[in-house]
This record gives sequence, C-alpha cells and structure tokens, in this order.
Amino acid sequence: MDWTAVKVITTSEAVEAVSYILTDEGAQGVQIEDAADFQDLHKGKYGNRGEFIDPSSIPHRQSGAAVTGYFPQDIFVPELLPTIHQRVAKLSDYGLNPGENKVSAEVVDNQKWATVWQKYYHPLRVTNQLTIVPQWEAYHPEDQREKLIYLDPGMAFGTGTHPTTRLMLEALEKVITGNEYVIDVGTGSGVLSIAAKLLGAGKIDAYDIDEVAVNSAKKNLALNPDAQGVHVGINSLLDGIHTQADIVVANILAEVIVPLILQAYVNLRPGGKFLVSGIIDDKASLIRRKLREQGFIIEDEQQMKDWHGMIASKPIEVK
Ligand SMILES: C[S@@+](CC[C@H](N)C(=O)[O-])C[C@H]1O[C@@H](n2cnc3c(N)ncnc32)[C@H](O)[C@@H]1O
Repeated sequence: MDWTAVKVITTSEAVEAVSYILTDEGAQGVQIEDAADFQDLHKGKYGNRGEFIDPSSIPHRQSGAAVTGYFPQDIFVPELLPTIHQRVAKLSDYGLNPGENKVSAEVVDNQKWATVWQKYYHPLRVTNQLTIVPQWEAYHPEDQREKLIYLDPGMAFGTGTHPTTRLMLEALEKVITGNEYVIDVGTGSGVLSIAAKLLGAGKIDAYDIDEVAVNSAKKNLALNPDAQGVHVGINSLLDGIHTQADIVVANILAEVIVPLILQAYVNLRPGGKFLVSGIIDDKASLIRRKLREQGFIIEDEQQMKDWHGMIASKPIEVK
C-alpha cells in the first residue's frame, strides 16, 4: 500500500493541534519530530545499569517541530495542502504559534504517483465550455462548445476540480473574448493557461515559484496542441515584471494575494482585469478591502464551498 506523507514544519507548542488537523483531514497516522523532546536530554542521564545515552548521536531536529501525516491513496493530497496550510495558519487565532507552516507532500513507497491518480481521475466538465480530461483517457466532446484540457497532474496543484481552480476557469470563461494578453501567476499544473488559450487568449506568460510546477505546466501544455506558445518561467509573483496585460489570473492563498494586488494593478492596462481566487471565507473581506484600496473595481464575486473568486477591473480612467 502506498501513502502520501504530508509534512508540516511548525513549532513545539503547535504539534498537538497540527496532528489533530492532519488527522481531521484524513491522515491515518502521524509522526512527530520535536526538537523540544531532546532539549532536556543530557549525555549520561539515562540508563538502568550505568549505560548512558548521548543525544547528539541520535538524529533529531535542532529547532522547531515537524508533524507528518500519512494519507491513504483514496485521498488526493495536493488539493488538500492549501486547506491544511490555512488551518495551521489559523492556529494563531487560538494563541498558538504556527511557525514556518511549510507544507509539503511526497509519495512514500515505490508506486508511481500517476497510478494513484488513475484510480479516481476521470473526464469532468468543470464549466460550460471546459472539460478536464486525464491524459490517459479517450474522450469525445459532447457538443461543439466543449473544449478539452488534457492534463497529467503529477505533483503540481491544479487538476481543475478544486473549487479555487473552478472559480478561475469560470472567470476566464466570462472575461476572455479573444486575443487577450494573459499573465497566469502561480500556474501550478498550467491548467488556467491551457484554459485561457483554448478560450481564445493571445499571448500568455505563466509563472510559478516552484520548479516542480513549472515543469509540470510545460508538460501539460505540450499535451494540448491547441494551447501552444505559452511562456512558462520561474518567478515569484510579478517581481521584476513590467508590462501591460489585459488579464492577470491568480489562484494563490490570500496571504500571497495581498502583495500581488499592487503588482497586478501596475501590470494591467487601464480596463484590464484581475481574476483572483484561493480566498478562504474569512479572508474574503480583507481581499475585497485591499482590492478597493488599490483602486480596483470588484465586478463579480462567486463562492464555491468555503472559497471565493473575484473579478476586479482597473478603471479605464486612472486617477
Ligand atoms: C493553488 S495553486 C494554483 C494552481 C493553478 N493555477 C490552479 O488554479 O489550479 C497555487 C500555485 O501558486 C504557486 N505559488 C505560491 N506562491 C507563489 C509565489 N509567491 N509566486 C508564484 N507562484 C507561487 C504554488 O507553487 C502553486 O503552484
């Protein structure tokens, strides 16, 4: 049996709460590595018959803590990671320091990740026009409007089925009329860039901070003959980008969207649109306020489960 191990880097004080979150999200077991467990151990302190233990000879964390949850194959973990990150971040509301809150996943044992996928990933019409098709499935469109996005998801986020992605697929469908210049920030699997191209966008630049995502996006774009010509590169948000796009689309956590708001504004032409999701319910008012403070007009907001997606526009007459 293969498992996906989700590791959260946190603090000693938060290990119990993080263990609870991982278990609540479906982990069947957790493992805790806590530097605090070793702080009070001194060479020679233990042993019944005079033998002693040297803690420095036992590999352990020097600071903080890591909690690893083991998830069975029937839970698709990459799309759980933002929720886990959000829930751990919220521990500060309860007076617990979440620490670094770095969340990562890896498949343990030797079965390939793709095989895990193939069990429960099947063609799915996610919007009026867009259907996600796993690369290994044969599928024929049901009608002329239907456009197919072929994906081999690998480890990058973006199967098209998560509410945050669907909100952005719907938003792209609403705003693309033809030939727009689109920037896709946090492209993950590349799903939004592929969708934008199929819907008629012109030039597309896609960026992600994570090399795994960049490689996955390139592979997925190559699977879609009608989505060629997209530039994919490593970049944090729009750092160092100076351009005038028609659309900036980003499905990233609210904390990351906040610094992107100014960057999106300056990189959009007047009248351009900022499509944004990844916004959990209790962060929606913060993002609305920050968008308005920047000068954006919020044209549309949709909610799917606990997640919000917004379409904001830069005024044509910029004051
Ligand atoms: C929730 S996923 C979205 C993937 C895909 N666009 C979708 O909608 O399904 C967020 C992506 O943003 C990337 N990311 C996180 N912080 C970033 C940053 N500062 N700059 C660029 N990309 C970032 C992550 O690596 C991840 O691939």
